[in-house]
Amino acid sequence: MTALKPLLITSGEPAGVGPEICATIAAGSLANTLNRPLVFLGDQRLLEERAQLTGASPGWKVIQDASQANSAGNYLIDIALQYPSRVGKPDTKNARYVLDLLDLACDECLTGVAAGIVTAPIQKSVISPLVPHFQGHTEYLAERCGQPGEVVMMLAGGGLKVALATTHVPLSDVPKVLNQVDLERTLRILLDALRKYWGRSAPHVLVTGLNPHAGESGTMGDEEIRIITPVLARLQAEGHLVSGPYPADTLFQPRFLKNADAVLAMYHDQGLPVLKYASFGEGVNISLGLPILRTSVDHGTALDLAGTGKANTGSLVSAIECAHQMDKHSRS
Ligand SMILES: NC(=O)c1ccc[n+]([C@@H]2O[C@H](COP(=O)([O-])OP(=O)(O)OC[C@H]3O[C@@H](n4cnc5c(N)ncnc54)[C@H](O)[C@@H]3O)[C@@H](O)[C@H]2O)c1
Ligand SMILES: N[C@H](C(=O)O)[C@H](O)COP(=O)(O)O
Repeated sequence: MTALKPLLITSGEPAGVGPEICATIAAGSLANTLNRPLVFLGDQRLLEERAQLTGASPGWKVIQDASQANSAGNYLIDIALQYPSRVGKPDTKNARYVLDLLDLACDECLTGVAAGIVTAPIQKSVISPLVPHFQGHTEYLAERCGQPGEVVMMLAGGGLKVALATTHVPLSDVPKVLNQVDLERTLRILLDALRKYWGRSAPHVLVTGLNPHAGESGTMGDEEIRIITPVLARLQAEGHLVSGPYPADTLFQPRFLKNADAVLAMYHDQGLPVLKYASFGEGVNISLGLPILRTSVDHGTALDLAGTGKANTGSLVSAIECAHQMDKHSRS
């Protein structure tokens, strides 16, 4: 049987837990279980040193590019660090390295060589001196794919899917950036993705309000009236199962969630704490609406754990399994 196209796994911030969780997974049997090539991207010496610190013995074949990963197993594309990395001490001198991993992975997907990218965590502040206003993988990959702003961040875990109307913007800017055009596009991307990757023929999305008690009839903010309700009305008129705006504080109850496919929250810390409470360490961050498939871990660089061997690999395993299933589903 022909092997599935490879998934590319970027090892992320070299000072964080990314290199060691990648090496730990490459020491296991996940690639064979999925019957797919897993191609890790990073500095070979760094990854193998971190593996030693944590007691893992990655078994990978070093290749030059992803097209050489033509059967199930673990592979490594060796991309040299620019500067020696110390455990737990991110350095802006390695920002270019971190982006090189992402750029290569993105380009290999855009050219159709690879099926998708799975990203280990990066330290966003380290990239900012090189890329002013850098926000995160989600926004960076959207730019790289030539569609800045046209991407939706969704996290999945614990039986929940939570997507965001705004991503990495300061809280004080959320009401300024929220608008009908972007909200409608976000909902359409979310609905399409639920159909394409999760097979929901008529997906149901619950939408939060922005303000306490969804604005309390305009007495605690009017974004619900000016922005959210008109967008929902337009989509409902087309037959889409979108409802809201609901007060976010009481929406996350089993009796509401049991009939829903996803929740759309208005901002990062409105939706993600609930999701991470339900599944931290096993959740998956998924970028929707891009021409490439991309999943990621639900955690950050965990600098406090780097090099200790205590970092949990569960979320990276889930992210790889999720990308694998999404790729298979979208082709079936
Ligand atoms: N996908 C990503 O690239 C991604 C995701 C989230 C945060 N970040 C970035 O990571 C950096 C650090 O963020 P933070 O401190 O808010 O969050 P964090 O997830 O790195 O750490 C929060 C807490 O969770 C623990 N933790 C994290 N990962 C763990 C794992 N695999 N196993 C066990 N415990 C784990 C940490 O030790 C820490 O106590 C920031 O720069 C942030 O922007 C990146
Ligand atoms: N918002 C994500 C989370 O809380 O898990 C995280 O910061 C990663 O974002 P990117 O995938 O855009 O780097």
